[in-house]
Amino acid sequence: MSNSYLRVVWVYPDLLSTYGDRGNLLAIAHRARARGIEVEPIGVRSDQPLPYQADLYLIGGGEDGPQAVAAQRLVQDGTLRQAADRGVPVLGICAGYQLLGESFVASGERCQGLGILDLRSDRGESRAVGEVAGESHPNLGIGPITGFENHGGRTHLGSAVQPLAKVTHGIGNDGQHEGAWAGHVVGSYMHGPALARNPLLADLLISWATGGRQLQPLDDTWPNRLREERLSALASDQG
Ligand SMILES: NC(=O)CC[C@H](N)C(=O)O
Repeated sequence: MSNSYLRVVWVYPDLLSTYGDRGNLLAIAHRARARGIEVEPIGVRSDQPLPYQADLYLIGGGEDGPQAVAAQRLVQDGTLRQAADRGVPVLGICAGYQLLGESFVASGERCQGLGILDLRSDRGESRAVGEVAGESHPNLGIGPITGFENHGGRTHLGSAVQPLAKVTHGIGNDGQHEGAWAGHVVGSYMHGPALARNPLLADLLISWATGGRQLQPLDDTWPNRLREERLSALASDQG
């Protein structure tokens, strides 16, 4: 890792990339380059080994079948677990979030996860589909979160992780909390894509990936308009 050059791995786009999750890679690249940080995006298909030398790993969502295959290959590959243990930042969305945990249920079977985050997922009684919003954990400094969710899983957090947010709209993990984080690893049910709708979360990952570099603020007029529009639509729904 150099402070002004980021190798960003987009994990298994052939299996895990739903609802515009690749936008997370674009948001990271855009926001890093705007700070003079060069970005090398590296898409790694599921039949290739994950590179060990990387500064950030991004994982998207997926349907149950591809999710189970992706988890099996990532467990066998071993690199992601080692990278997370070394403090390399990881963002997992939806299926990519569930597989960072100890285990999850896909197509009726309990599957082994990577055990990077202390959590387990099972199935809910109904599918969670629609907007999700919440008050993020105060230590993260990323403001209210906003996203779109579409999942059948429910996630139960252990004591070694913190929730990413307290849910104000939608379901997230269980109707109370959304997502989880520990160290430099973040998991969330937010599609949208998450980092376009939550630019301060993108900046947090860039800052972690560059060894704590201070990032100058960007002109976020357009992302903020999107956020305001999405969050106020929810407020008027509830009113
Ligand atoms: N959108 C997703 O990634 C879905 C994840 C998982 N297959 C579930 O339904 O819970």
